Amino acid sequence: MSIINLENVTVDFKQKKGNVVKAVQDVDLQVEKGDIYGVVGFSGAGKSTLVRTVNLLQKPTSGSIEINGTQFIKDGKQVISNKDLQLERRKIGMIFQHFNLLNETTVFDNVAFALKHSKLSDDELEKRTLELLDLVDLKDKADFYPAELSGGQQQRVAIARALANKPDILISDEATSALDPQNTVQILDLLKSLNQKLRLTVILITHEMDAVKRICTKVAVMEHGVIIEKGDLKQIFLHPKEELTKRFVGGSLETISTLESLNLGTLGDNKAVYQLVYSIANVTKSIIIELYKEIGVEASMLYGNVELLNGEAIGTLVVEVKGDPEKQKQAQEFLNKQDVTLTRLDEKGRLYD
Ligand SMILES: Nc1ncnc2c1ncn2[C@@H]1O[C@H](COP(=O)(O)OP(=O)(O)OP(=O)(O)O)[C@@H](O)[C@H]1O
Repeated sequence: MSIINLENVTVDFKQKKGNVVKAVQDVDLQVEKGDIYGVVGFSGAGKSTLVRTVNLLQKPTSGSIEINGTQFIKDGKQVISNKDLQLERRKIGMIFQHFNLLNETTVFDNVAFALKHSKLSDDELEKRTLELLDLVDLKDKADFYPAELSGGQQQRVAIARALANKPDILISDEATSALDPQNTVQILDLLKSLNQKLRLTVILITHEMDAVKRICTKVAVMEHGVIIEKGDLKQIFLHPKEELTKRFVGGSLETISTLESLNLGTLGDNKAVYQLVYSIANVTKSIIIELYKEIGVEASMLYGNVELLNGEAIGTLVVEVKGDPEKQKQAQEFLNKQDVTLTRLDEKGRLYD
């Protein structure tokens, strides 16, 4: 059973002039326990609105929501009492771009504040708070104020606070967007280790595909309130179907700017550009040399990159292949037989029609 089950969830915002913003449209999303599920899309795609329905910070206009085996919403109607909802919400931690810490209180009190509803004695509360700070490696900063910490450290305090009530789910809403690259990586790696150590299910909302690539196991791509593609990260990365997904995942943004700067001229029957994406572990031979040996066509490399996808090395190559249509066909057949995802591109790096 999925820990998060959203069915046909729609969120409409009615505006004063009678217009309706369809922020989320008919979304189905199932998240399994232990997933780190990335929700990626450009600004305004509906990511935050969708994920806020998980703890009903945003009530959906229609659809059904079941979290951790408890039905919150059935066919658009709330079926959980407000009192129970309050308890269930404690099992869903949340962190945000701007940390949302209390600036007038110490790091210790920021975290302890989240335990104010608990029946812990003062000693137990102190012990638990220090444990939480230890979990994010900030025990030595307990008496500091948020303003005395770096952005990355402030986000770690926010994570400790979000974990205070031992949640099963942690929602990260653009939590690394305000951080520099080094702190971003630290926070992402911390989320991954908490996921493994505590079997915490994480939803990572972001517009940065690099964050998804670093730690996510699954990904959903959102555009105009709709999930246009979702699934296992590697599967989506190696076989993206939608144009936007290709732009997000395939290293394609860099590919596009590289191709634009090369001014390749018109491509056609006798000159083609292909993007090859593959798992390095599965493809050990040099594809370009094999292509020459097997088919007798020369391919020149225009772009090459290797990056880690949730720890696995994935290569992207863009090659120009010259040859008559028969040779092009043979080259395509040869490449398709290798363990690579082959996409033909036009001179601007878009899909070739
Ligand atoms: N409370 C609201 N009232 C009216 N419209 C809203 C409200 N919240 C969000 N919207 C609209 O819903 C759409 C989706 O917004 P949302 O914040 O969910 O997108 P997002 O993908 O999270 O973008 P960002 O990364 O910029 O936050 C946008 O058009 C936004 O203007």
